[in-house]
Amino acid sequence: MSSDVPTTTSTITEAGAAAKASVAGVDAVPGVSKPDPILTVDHIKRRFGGMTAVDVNHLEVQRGIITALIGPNGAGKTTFFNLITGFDKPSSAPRLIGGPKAGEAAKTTFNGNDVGNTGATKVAKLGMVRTFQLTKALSKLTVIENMRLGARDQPGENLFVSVIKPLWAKREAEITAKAEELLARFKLLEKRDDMAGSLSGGQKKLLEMARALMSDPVMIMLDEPMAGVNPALTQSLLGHIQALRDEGMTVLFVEHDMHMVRHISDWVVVMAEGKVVAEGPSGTVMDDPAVIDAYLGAHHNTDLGDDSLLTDEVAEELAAEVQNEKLTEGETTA
Ligand SMILES: Nc1ncnc2c1ncn2[C@@H]1O[C@H](COP(=O)(O)OP(=O)(O)OP(=O)(O)O)[C@@H](O)[C@H]1O
Repeated sequence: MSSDVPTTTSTITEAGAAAKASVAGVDAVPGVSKPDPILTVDHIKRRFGGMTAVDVNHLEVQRGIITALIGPNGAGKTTFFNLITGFDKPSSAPRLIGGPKAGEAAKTTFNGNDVGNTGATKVAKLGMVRTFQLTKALSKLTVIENMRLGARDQPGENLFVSVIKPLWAKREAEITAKAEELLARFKLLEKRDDMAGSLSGGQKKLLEMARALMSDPVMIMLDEPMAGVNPALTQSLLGHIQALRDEGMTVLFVEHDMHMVRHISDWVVVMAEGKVVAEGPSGTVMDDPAVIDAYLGAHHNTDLGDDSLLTDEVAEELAAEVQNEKLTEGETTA
């Protein structure tokens, strides 16, 4: 597949500028109210044994923009994604009527719907779809078969439609046409009949994104879209994500690639130890000394996407740490 470098990453569209403007006056404070939130999360907690993986008091995601969710390894980002997309349930107990107050009840509202107790399939039907850190393309199915699985209202889902051939055939043709259109957009049409397992890591990420779009979501959640993607496809992926925002979709993504976060995010939310510790426009948040400390402290090999942060002093400290680690490793392996 040839690398495709769209221009959307370098030129901000009118829609992109409007999206950025929608959060321009919002304070960079954790849990701050947004002018038009599509997703609101309250008192969401998830414990694994004695460990609290997620403890978010309040978070709003603004409609129509690209929001990045960042934080060191183990900060709770994927668990938080699982909770809001219905793949996991919060540990926070609901408050019993007339009973003792068991802490504040967890509440997740998506596009006006309370989705706190909604399973993943229903959440997807309401318009919030996600991709996974490790791609879930079914390797023994072809690319087009994977795409068809992403469609809503498939003939097989409805017994009445599925037994009446003309109705079934029409819907089937519509699904295939839509799948082919999306495959063409993601430069995967020539792979239509190949097994998904034969695609490269980057192509699998593109397939997953294309499949998510089969159900016409209003919000797409991407878990580490850049992981395993080779540099030739990076620009293409960035362009596709910005294009989704420019078409009016809300994008929330988890990512460790800080250059990507800086490059395409309209807003950045930082998690550490399960909590939202900072949020704001990427420049403001990622240059915040507390955020840099959280990263450099817990995750000092992370590049925050701005080489100017690597002062001589920081570089020397890191070199000394690396040297110490090498010495310790040498001692333990000797
Ligand atoms: N199913 C589970 N059982 C036990 N502990 C879990 C489970 N899932 C996550 N955890 C723990 O919860 C914490 C948060 O994990 P999570 O994967 O959400 O972090 P993350 O920010 O997504 O990390 P990464 O950036 O490395 O993917 C970690 O300490 C992790 O070990």
